[in-house]
Amino acid sequence: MALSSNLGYPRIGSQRQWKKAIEQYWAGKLEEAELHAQLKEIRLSHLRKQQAAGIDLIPVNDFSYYDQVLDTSAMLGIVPPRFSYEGGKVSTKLYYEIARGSNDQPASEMTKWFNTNYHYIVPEFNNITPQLTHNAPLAAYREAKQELGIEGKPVILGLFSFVKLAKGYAKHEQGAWVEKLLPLYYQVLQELQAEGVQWVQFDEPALVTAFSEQDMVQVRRIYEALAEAAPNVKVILQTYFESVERYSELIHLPIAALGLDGVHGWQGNIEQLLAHGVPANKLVAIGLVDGRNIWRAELEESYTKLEQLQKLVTADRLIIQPSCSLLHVPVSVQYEDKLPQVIKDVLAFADEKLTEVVQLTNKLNGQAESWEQAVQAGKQAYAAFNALEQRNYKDKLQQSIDKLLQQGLTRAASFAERYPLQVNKLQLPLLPTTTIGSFPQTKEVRAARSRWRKGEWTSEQYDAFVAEEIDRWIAYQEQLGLDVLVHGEFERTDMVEFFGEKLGGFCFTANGWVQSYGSRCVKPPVIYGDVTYEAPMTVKETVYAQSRTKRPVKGMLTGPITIMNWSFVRQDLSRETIAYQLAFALKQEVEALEKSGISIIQVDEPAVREGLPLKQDEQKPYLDFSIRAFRLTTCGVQNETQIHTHMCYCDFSDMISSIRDMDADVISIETSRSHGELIANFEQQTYDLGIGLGVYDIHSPRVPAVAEMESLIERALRVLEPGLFWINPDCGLKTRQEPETLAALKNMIEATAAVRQKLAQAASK
Ligand SMILES: CN1c2c(nc(N)[nH]c2=O)NC[C@@H]1CNc1ccc(C(=O)N[C@@H](CCC(=O)N[C@@H](CCC(=O)N[C@@H](CCC(=O)O)C(=O)O)C(=O)O)C(=O)O)cc1
Ligand SMILES: N[C@@H](CCS)C(=O)O
Ligand SMILES: [Zn+2]
Repeated sequence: MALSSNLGYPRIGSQRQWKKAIEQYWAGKLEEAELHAQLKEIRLSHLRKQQAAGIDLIPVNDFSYYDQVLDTSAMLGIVPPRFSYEGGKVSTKLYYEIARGSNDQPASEMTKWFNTNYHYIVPEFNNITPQLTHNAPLAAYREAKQELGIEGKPVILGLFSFVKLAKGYAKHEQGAWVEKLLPLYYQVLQELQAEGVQWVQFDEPALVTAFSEQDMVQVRRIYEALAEAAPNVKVILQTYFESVERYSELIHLPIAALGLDGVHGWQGNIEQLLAHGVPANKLVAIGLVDGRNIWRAELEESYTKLEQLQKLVTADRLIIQPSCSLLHVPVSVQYEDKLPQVIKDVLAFADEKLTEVVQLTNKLNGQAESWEQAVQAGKQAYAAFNALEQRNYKDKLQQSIDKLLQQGLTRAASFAERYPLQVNKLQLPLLPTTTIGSFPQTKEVRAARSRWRKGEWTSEQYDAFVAEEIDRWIAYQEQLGLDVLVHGEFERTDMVEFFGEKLGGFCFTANGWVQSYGSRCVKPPVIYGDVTYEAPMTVKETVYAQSRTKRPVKGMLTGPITIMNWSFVRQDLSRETIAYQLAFALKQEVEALEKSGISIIQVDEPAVREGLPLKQDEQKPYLDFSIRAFRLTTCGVQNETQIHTHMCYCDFSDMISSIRDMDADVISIETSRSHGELIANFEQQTYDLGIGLGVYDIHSPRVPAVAEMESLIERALRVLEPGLFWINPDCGLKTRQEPETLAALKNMIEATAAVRQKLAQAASK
């Protein structure tokens, strides 16, 4: 019999109970014991749901208090030495300090989990002697068994991927780190075997990215040692997000099953399976239900894949599962009561995806009673959905887009010619100071929006509230002495959701939350149809803010690639086509802002790097169309209009030249959480456009000292041209509280003044 399995369940809870409990604990409103009790209840309810859905292999240890990579570091005693820690189990307080910073110590770096909008906490290996602090998978297994009688499948971040994701060691030390940590993994697995655990899932997503012969030696070493540690445990070596590299070698490791993504990378995986076969003693765990998108599975299509696989592996050697952890999709469609039925009928979130996994498994096992009905229902749903008018504007839109693409997408003048014109028009000083766009989305701001949405406030009341917030923050910015101001984004729920709500072709879930980092969640909009520009989206608030000050106010838009990458997108058009549709709509907004007298327009593209395909041969085409989409959005403005962009929380070192090709007059990039590592890249490659490297981490409540920022600025000015350098925080300030925001900005301005003075002194010598 084939088995059904799940790789991980969303931890946030159907009503974001998880987020709320954790944030209450942080705010000192929930005792630690109560936090543990509430999170345990959430965890158990998720196990019950998966049991009720009929999943055979239910994951345990996929739950987390913040992030699964941080959990692994905590289990292995990898605590940065700047925090006080004397060994043993990492306390809840310390765990959160590593993630969020303490009063006097910066947090660990946070970066994107492969090509997703989920952020993990980067393990820091410098000066660490690892130790097994507790066996977390064992505790999770025991809990599921004792409380619910569930024979869970512990999920463990594989040692190879864990080391690859960490920092604080030289490349040649990678093998030594594998050796240092292997005994701890060995012990974890031995203890699981002693407990009678049958299946263990080792997540090794790094195996879908290119890895060397030397890496393969380490992978072999790890899985041979683990097989020796626990010969009775059936190890699933799990990959996802793309087709696996070196299938022919991995399949011969001493593992029970190889887990492959059967959606993203199906082609690459099936080609390797066909070319190399599957040894008779191995199982294939195949991810046929898309864990990265929210569309209902087309069951017959997925089943065709199973038929192909059955030519290589008998059904009893197949495990059917989602393509990756369901962490990346919302919990359940059942809470969506506002969506048009025709759209709701083609959606599947985590719970519905589990049903699809079970339907496919049952069909394979010859238990097909409800199969035909499910297939027919799906076909009818898609037929109605495809007939929607908004899904059928694409040809007309493409004609307009093609015309623009053929025009070449270049600004009227080169950067060297237009930048002095802009500086002159805007009267900018040396090292202009600015922020990234958002100011604190306080409880009051959220509550105001909630009242308006519920109809308790009229639109006039809500608009007046937003205007007051803009007034207050324009005044603060003037008092602080910032050079380029922003309106603060108070009217926006989220930088992507807000635009989606105003463009045609999008629809919105009421409760489709997905974890982005820590307790922060996003509600990705759904691009279900062709994207159309309906009316100005940001002009009212931007023009209002500009009317309150003589200093320039930057217009603030989210770029086409970021809107696309942070939305759930339709599957019948290429991402390139969707990106151009978005760019074409945003171009109209850029022009509306410019016509209204706004002289600086920022088009944020923080998600460009995150969306970079994991396979090298797909990267250039992606970057090419991303650059074209950005230029399509921005290239039509006057020479005097300054275009900014912003990027954050990714490693941009490998795409500096693509960033250059976007031809934005100024880019602000997050740098400080990685302690200035990006700066070093500019020693190797020049950047000759305007640039601001973030001078302080905005994800921590900690207020950085003037001297700290001064030294970051000076470090940057050793490699970047002062005449092109801007001063700004790492990212938007929406997640911060007001007092710390004002205090940090005050210090940033003081640091800038000090550096300006030193530059002036140096120039006068
Ligand atoms: C900049 N980043 C972003 C990413 N992705 C995005 N889609 N958006 C981003 O800004 N990725 C990379 C980075 C870092 N990631 C994030 C992700 C999420 C947040 C964040 O602050 N999230 C908020 C939720 C934001 C939101 O939509 N808020 C709604 C209110 C929703 C709500 O909770 N309502 C309450 C009622 C309100 C009340 O009465 O008080 C409820 O329903 O119970 C809004 O503003 O209207 C979060 O809190 O998780 C930041 C960076
Ligand atoms: N303008 C946005 C960018 C975040 S990446 C903000 O300031 O929040
Ligand atoms: Zn940002």
